[in-house]
Amino acid sequence: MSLRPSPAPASAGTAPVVPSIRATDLRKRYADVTAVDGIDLTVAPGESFGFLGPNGAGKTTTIAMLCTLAAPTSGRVEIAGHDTRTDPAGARRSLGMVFQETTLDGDLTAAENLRFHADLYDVPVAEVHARIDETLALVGLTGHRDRLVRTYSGGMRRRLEIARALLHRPQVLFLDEPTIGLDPQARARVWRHLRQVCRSERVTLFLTTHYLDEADQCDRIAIIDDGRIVAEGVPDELKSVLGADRIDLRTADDAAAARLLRERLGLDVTTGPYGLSVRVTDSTRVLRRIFTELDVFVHEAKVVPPSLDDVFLHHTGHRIRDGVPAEPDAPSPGPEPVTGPPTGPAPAGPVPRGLRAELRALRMVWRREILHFARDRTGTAISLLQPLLFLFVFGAGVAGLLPTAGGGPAYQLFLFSGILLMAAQGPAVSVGSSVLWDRQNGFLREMLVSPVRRGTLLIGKCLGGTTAATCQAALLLTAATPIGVPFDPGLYALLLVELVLTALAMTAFGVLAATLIGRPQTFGTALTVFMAPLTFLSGAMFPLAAMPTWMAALALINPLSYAVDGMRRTVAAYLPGPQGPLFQQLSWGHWHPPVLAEWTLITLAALLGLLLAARRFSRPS
Ligand SMILES: Nc1ncnc2c1ncn2[C@@H]1O[C@H](COP(=O)(O)OP(=O)(O)OP(=O)(O)O)[C@@H](O)[C@H]1O
Repeated sequence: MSLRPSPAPASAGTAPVVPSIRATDLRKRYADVTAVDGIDLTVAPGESFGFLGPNGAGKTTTIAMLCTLAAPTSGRVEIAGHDTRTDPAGARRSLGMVFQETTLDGDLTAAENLRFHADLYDVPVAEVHARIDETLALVGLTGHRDRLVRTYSGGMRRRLEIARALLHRPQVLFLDEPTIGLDPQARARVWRHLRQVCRSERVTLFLTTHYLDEADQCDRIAIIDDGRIVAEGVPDELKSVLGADRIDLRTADDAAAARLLRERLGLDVTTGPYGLSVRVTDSTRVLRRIFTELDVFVHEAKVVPPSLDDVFLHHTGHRIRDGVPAEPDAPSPGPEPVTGPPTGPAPAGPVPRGLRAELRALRMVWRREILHFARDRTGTAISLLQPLLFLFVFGAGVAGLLPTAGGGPAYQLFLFSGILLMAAQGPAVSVGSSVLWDRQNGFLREMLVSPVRRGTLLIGKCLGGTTAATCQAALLLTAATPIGVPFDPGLYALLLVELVLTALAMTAFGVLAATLIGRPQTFGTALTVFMAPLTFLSGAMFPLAAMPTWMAALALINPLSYAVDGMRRTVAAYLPGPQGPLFQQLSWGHWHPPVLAEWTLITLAALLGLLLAARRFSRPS
């Protein structure tokens, strides 16, 4: 029984078949744990290969190395002939991945999740709609295409993830515990769809599982324990090597029955939770003797053919299910044999990506950030409230203390550029937290396992944050006229340029901070603690001239000071008449850097932040 007909071996004279997966002496060591300890395996094109082992055996770590998400400590992996170390993009283009935990974006619809995937993998634009429809139909989700994924059940998410992994027609589909956590009905549905997929798409399947019935249906399996492969082969052959059935008995007196089985039938008896067990090669004959020669009443006798669990026990001395959740005892949802040739076309080999494909992926990552921003209206309203309160409440209050500086209107005009900075700050730095939430929710892995350059992903996210931040600050421009900022398209255009540069610098900083902090729960607090002094030291709320010398010196090395100063000077240039002392320009001694120099400095700060963030982001785990 198998998921599909096994691939025909390469005949003499034909070109050698490139294995879909080849791993050589693969090892992964964490600080004090050897998770994978020298694995060798080869999986042929079109084969279904099960990787069976108990919790903690090293299955997920192996699959993470095979699909390029974790760097091996040593050893080599090739996916469809692409070495994952020297050609990770080639390997990524050839594989589809269904992770153990969900990696969908719950705030996007099913169709949007698939569209995102299509753009990451550069699926031909003309085919995207048809492929989305096809794959949704394949997994029975056509009627749910426009629902937000967070409203899906666990089983529906799994099916959607399988659809998504197949969308770009990979040569190899990796499934890490595809049915874990699902109830028997959902398991059955997932397998039904997986079978259908195998029938219509000619992909190599590599699945990890600790469900024996799932592994049993694969063309070949490897059994892994403690990071090592302890047995490998065709399931039936592995079982037949054991050469014996097990007879489980429940009797009226187990102790007496065990003694008689040993003395009269010469059998080796073990006791287990079920009762007594004996292993025999001729179960029919032995059963007859048990019922005729045993002077103990037998309530129940069960012949159990050797299972993969027995194979596991034989090779490791313990059972696979020791310490793992019980297998659902509903009718086996495992795959049934599929007969007949696959109906779909063979997946095409990967096409090298160019700049256009990277730009397409970048646009999609950018678009996702914008979608999140646009859908979070409450968040936008709340983060706009803070700068408005500063402008109209704090600004009005402090203005009363500064009669000599030109009174309330002058202070509010002074404060305005600082307020624009504050308005842009929220969405800009929150891209950092979005990176961390993507990691926590798993979506980051969907991006990282794709062939898109990591720098492209990061820039897409930063540009998304920059756009959201600029939009939010631009909303505040509408508050400019009542406080006396003249309505002039030239002024607004210049302010928008400055806002874009400032938002880009803050976004890059936010992402860099995220790669350093690592936990979304800590990120918000850490950033508030860091951003508050940077804002105070930027001249956003009081002029640099009013600061003590040490503070003014610090302000001069704060890039935000140049952003605020640039915007303030731009506003001042459009105000009638000379401005009061509040509008004194930032200076190095007697030198006032020109606005263009300030823009350049902010741009350099943004590029430096992006570069550092991209370097950290691209590090393999
Ligand atoms: N990032 C990590 N840091 C340290 N140890 C790790 C890390 N990831 C995995 N391990 C350890 O490596 C071993 C193998 O873990 P792995 O997740 O690969 O097992 P598994 O077979 O997939 O288990 P499960 O069936 O529970 O998913 C375990 O001992 C685990 O604790």
